[in-house]
Amino acid sequence: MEPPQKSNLFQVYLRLRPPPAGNSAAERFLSVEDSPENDAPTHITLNPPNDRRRAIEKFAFTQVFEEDATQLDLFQGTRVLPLVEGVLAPHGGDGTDGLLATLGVTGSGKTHTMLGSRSQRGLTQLALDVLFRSIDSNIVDCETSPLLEASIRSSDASEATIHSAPVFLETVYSDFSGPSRAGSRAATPMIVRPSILQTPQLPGRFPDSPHSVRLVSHEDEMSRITLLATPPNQRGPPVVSSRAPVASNEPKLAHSLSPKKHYMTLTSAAKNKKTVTKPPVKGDYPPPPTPRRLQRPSALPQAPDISSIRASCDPSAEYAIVISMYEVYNDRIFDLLTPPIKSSVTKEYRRRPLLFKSTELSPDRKVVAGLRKVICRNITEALMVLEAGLHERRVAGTGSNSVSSRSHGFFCVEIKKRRRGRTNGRWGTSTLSIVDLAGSERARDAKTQGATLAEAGKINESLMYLGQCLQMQSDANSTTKPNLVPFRQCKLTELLFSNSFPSPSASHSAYSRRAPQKAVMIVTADPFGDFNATSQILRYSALAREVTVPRIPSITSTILANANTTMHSHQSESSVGSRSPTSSPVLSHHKPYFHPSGSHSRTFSPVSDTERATMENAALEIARMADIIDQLNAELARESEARMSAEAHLMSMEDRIADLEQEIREECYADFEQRLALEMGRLKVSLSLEQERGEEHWDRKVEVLTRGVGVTVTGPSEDEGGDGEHEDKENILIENLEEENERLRREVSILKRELSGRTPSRRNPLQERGDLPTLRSSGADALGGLGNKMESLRVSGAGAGEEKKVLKVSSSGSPTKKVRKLPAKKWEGVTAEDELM
Ligand SMILES: Nc1ncnc2c1ncn2[C@@H]1O[C@H](COP(=O)(O)OP(=O)(O)OP(=O)(O)O)[C@@H](O)[C@H]1O
Repeated sequence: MEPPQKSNLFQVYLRLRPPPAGNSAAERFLSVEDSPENDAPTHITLNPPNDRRRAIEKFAFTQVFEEDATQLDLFQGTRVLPLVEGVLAPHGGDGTDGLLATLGVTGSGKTHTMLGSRSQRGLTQLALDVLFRSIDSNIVDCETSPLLEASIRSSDASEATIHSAPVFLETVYSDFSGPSRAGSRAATPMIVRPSILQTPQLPGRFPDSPHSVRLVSHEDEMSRITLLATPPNQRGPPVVSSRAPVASNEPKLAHSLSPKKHYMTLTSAAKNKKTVTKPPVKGDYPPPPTPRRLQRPSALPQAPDISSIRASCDPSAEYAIVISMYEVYNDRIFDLLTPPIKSSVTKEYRRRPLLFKSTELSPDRKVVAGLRKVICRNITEALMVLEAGLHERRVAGTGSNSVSSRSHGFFCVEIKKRRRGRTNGRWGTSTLSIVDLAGSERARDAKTQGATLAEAGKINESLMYLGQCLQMQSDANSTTKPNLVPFRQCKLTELLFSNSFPSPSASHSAYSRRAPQKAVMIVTADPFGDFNATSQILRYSALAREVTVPRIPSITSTILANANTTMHSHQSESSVGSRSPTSSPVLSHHKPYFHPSGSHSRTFSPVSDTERATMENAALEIARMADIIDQLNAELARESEARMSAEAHLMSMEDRIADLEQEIREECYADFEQRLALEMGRLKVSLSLEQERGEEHWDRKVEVLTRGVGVTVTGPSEDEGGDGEHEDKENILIENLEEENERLRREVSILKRELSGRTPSRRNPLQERGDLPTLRSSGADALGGLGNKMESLRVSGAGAGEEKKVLKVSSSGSPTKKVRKLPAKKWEGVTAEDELM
């Protein structure tokens, strides 16, 4: 099985990591095959642990690095140098973009390979080292000429904000002293970070809650590491954060230090490892850390030494190095060099996602628009920029890795190049991108939940799309079909592959002349780790794959062994022919099947030719079926993975829905409260108004009554006897009036009786009565006068406010009941008030 070269996409290398401490009990499922003639190994075999029925798979890579491979072996073996030379374009013209990426299961050593450990540099630092040393005499210094910086800015096509390193670093490091320290390198291969002792309670940080996800378990473990990483004589007093307590148990720390600690635990990125709650309701990611100034690392690792290695550069050119960093988190791009901004609404620190798009200056090619970029003059500046970006990158502790990358990290080194001495010349740009992909993981093993589980879902999803792209490319090597890599399915694959192919619309532009990027993929694997996750990654990343069927019944093996030669041709035809309709792209490099090498031989009595043929057919059929079963198993494994990532996605969606629901509930509640308060206010106002009106109304009534009965009412402020006196007077008055009324009635009835007893002619003597002044000679007049008299005497006992009904005797003598209102002047106010009531 020859490893085919994946055109345009990647050279694929495999690096095996040494077993983690304490994992000695695990069974090794991966073995490296010896290569002929002592060449570097290129093949590995996966033996499913504890399951002899599963197929044995064999994978081919450009090269396999075993557990004892050093960082230098990787640097040299993966051919990073040609990548650097590609971007420098030593023979003139524009450079070729380079991409160096790592892929692997979580905890398999991707970050270790890319960023190194506390004593060993990673490929990133080594690439930067060789790059800066190679252009040492050709690099421009923007500090000497502001025009240089301006020309670099104007040539940038990505709408970026470009700073010189001193300006940028001044804003990031509290103790940065700019040019005086630039270029200096500390001697000790350790990173000493006193500030790591801080456990800052950052503003905007979520408080611990019962639902919180413990991202990293031991805060003070980092302190232990720092303290031990620092020689005792260099250990200063711990830096006390104004906001947080200090890990104070320094003397107890030494014996509990885990010897295997990742470089990242010593970087400021590790300081982000805090207890973080579920993602905030208004976003699908947890808040980034609050911006704060970092402590400048006092020492950086120097090993391995590559001072003898140099890349060729173009002597007639001048170069500028511009660095940017971003991460792809939940399928969105976030700048790692732009500090998060505090939202005026939520009071949280957030980063704005950036777009991957075509711009005015880059119509044919998509670029990440709006990044902050830093012009670096030397490796120290570049490493400090890298450190600042790593500080912002999201990492978390999971069950699989105590410092697990939760995003795909992109570190981009743009090499700007133009002819020397041409101050107005155009800067050509080629980019070396170094990508530390987040690791695929199984929720069960990683013991992730909440936000971290949701992240895992997104990580697995993007890696699945990456796998599809790699697979398509792999298939393209073995078929004549057009090479359609579905790289636009997610941000990660778009960013990784959009430079791999010339853009169709760019056929006439300058970009069409650019060579497709050169790419190196380093797949990392733990031979003692998670078999299923590892085999899945290997399946889609390997350059070729071969599957051997599991051991078949010994009788068949014997027959196969006997009839090996004759069967071979049949077998190929039969198995290939029968498998083709069902075979998946993954199996495109399959051999039909392997003959089991370790089968037991048995002796059988001679059989007839027909029986032999039947047995052969049966054996072939069995082998074919076994092959199909194997395919189905592989398919099942893939589907299970896809289901798991879909489930993780679903869970993250459910989380979001729950958060949204909570948010909506809270909004409704707040709205309701507001309205209620408003209504209550209104009600109070109208009540007090009513009360006032009522009081006014009764005041007026009393006033009217007072006026009506001719009594002066004393105000409520007067002495308590005021009311009683008033009532007494009123009662006396009424009694008097009633008595008078009664008397008059009696008189009237006497007079009536008298009158009725007389003849009309004798009624005159009534005129003689002096107390009836209105009586005249005419009977009608007399009656009218009497009526008037009666009317004037009739007083209603019902009180002063009532209307008085008066009997009026008409001139015809028939009394008609009429309602008469008292003069308007007197009753106006009362009527109006009555209506109001
Ligand atoms: N080749 C190696 N030699 C020594 N230690 C290693 C090697 N590879 C990995 N490790 C150690 O294993 C641990 C996990 O490695 P690392 O963080 O690089 O994994 P990763 O693949 O980046 O994980 P994730 O995807 O979760 O970020 C670290 O402590 C690291 O130091």
